[in-house]
Amino acid sequence: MRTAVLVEPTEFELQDRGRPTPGPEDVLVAIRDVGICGSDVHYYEHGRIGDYVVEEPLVLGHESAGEVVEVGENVTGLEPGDRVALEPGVPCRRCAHCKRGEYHLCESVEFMATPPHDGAFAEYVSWPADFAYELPGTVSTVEGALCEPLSVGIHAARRGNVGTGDTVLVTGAGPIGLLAAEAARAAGATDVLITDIVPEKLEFARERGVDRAINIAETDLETAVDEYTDGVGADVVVEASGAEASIRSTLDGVRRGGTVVLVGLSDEAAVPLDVLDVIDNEIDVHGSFRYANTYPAAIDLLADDVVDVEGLVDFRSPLSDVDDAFERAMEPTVIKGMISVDDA
Ligand SMILES: NC(=O)C1=CN([C@@H]2O[C@H](COP(=O)(O)OP(=O)(O)OC[C@H]3O[C@@H](n4cnc5c(N)ncnc54)[C@H](O)[C@@H]3O)[C@@H](O)[C@H]2O)C=CC1
Ligand SMILES: CC(=O)[C@H](N)C(=O)O
Repeated sequence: MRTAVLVEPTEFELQDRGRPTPGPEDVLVAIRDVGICGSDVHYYEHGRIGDYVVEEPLVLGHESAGEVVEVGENVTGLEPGDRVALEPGVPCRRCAHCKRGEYHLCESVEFMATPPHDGAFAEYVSWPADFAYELPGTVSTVEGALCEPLSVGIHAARRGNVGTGDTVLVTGAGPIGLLAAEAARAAGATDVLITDIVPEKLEFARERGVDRAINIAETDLETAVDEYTDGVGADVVVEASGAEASIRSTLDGVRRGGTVVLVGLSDEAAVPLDVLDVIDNEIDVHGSFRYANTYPAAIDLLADDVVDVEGLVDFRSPLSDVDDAFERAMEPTVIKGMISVDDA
């Protein structure tokens, strides 16, 4: 099967690899669509993300969906011909975190396209059937693949306990910020504000329906949020840029007694936050890492047309053009590039 393998930073090789054989609990999936995530681009450019280092050739891509072509002998509920979204992180299912339902925190999770685990830029992937979610007829495999970043947004909204009537400020209008904003809206937020420093991103966010798009390169965050909220501040701030300045400024946007959800991964592990501000104003600061139990909700939001993920897609490239696709994905105004594996 054709497989795009990152052999060196900025160098993919199209290899012919053996088609995997599904184990008794697995499904063999003919991959149709795979999103290019910022983390894929980071591995492509730098060969590492923090402590995760690409030491052996690695197959990237963890936002994927396709068609079941074979099922293991113990699999029930899925059959050849079903279209599925693949949840990329498979936990041990036995540890305390798994038992509590927070399986994304499992220390033994094997996550696609995170060294040493291969991802989905390949014609076939064998995957545990309980992490393959059937897509209804109205949900495309492009949408199925983008259940992954949508899940990050849903989890962030859940971590912020976003509720009906809330005002939510999202910082950073990349795919994660946009989908966090839309997940917040779906959770009941009536006012959604977003920041960025790239005018095209802000214009796009406006077109997708945010109530206020703030260019933080030109406008003071606290003034803009105060103006919108009559000096109260946002109930929930979801930080989705990873920029240090933005992480620090979350406390300027949140109301007293509100919640800050940190999603964006800073290049620096230590970012100063004013803890006296956190204490005095009783701010809840929550980390948000990947997601658990979100795929069914993501699929429902797509099936009910509550969230439009296809509108985020700037281009779709065949697997054979993976190098070019990654170069395009690095352009600052691009939101989402996709690889169409079956178009190669
Ligand atoms: N915690 C988690 O589970 C996950 C975290 N991430 C992280 O979330 C962040 C967002 O991911 P993507 O949307 O894919 O990244 P992205 O790079 O496409 O988007 C980030 C956006 O933030 C904007 N930005 C930069 N500086 C800013 C500032 N000072 N204020 C406001 N906006 C600013 C950029 O212009 C860009 O539009 C990244 O740091 C990524 O690593 C991504 C997936 C999962
Ligand atoms: C942090 C990322 O961007 C990636 N999606 C991951 O979950 O590892």
